[in-house]
Amino acid sequence: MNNIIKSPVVVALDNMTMEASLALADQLDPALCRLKVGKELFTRCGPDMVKALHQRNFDVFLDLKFHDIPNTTAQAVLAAAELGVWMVNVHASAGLEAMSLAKQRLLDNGFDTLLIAVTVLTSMDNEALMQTGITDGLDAHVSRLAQLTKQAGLDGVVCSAQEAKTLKALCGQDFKLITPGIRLLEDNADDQKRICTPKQALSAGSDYLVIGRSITQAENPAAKLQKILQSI
Ligand SMILES: O=c1ccn([C@@H]2O[C@H](COP(=O)(O)O)[C@@H](O)[C@H]2O)c(=O)[nH]1
Repeated sequence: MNNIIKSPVVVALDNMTMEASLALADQLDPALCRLKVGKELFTRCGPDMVKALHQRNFDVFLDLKFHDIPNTTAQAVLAAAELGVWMVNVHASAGLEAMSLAKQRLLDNGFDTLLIAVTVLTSMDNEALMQTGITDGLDAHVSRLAQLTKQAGLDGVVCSAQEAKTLKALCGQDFKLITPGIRLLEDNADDQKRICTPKQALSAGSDYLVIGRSITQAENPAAKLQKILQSI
């Protein structure tokens, strides 16, 4: 892991080939951001992508959102840790047993890789959640899944910054909140429903801001990152 003091920004490398992702990484400074490899890039390029980013001294969040039976979830998390990633995640809705076993599997094998769980995707609003059969409200469901994640011994959750204040009060200051759905006022929301600006997110208690298209699709991604850092 890169130990330089750095910003809370994690840049999501989506909608790009390996070559384009590495060209973008080469424009960014590992002291100013971490990088996120998600399902698209990992499915295209595999562990070589993670290795290439590590060679460039970036911390990598492997955002594969594992959601499976306990043994499969735990083994997948272990495989991610073996790649040397900084952080990896599962879906909290995989349940207490899957999350607890995954954390235990990391500890049993000597890994201090951060393990976090997705609560409710930031692309969902209350109506979308209700369509899945969860009818007692989005905020209640996010809080319930965050508490389950804490009970399982994980390091934190992925949530919207709109829920950050409540979750810090509920789960404690040390419980990490990783928040996608971050946009400057000038940016398009795209498919994100629960959004905040970087400044609002940090004020509410977010620990890490996951930012993709706002940076990666900017004419000058490094300048856009600087603008975001200046805004906070
Ligand atoms: O609830 C979630 C969980 C993960 N994501 C991921 O974050 C980035 C956001 O990208 P933007 O381009 O800034 O919208 C993306 O990789 C998602 O897979 C999320 O958005 N919400």
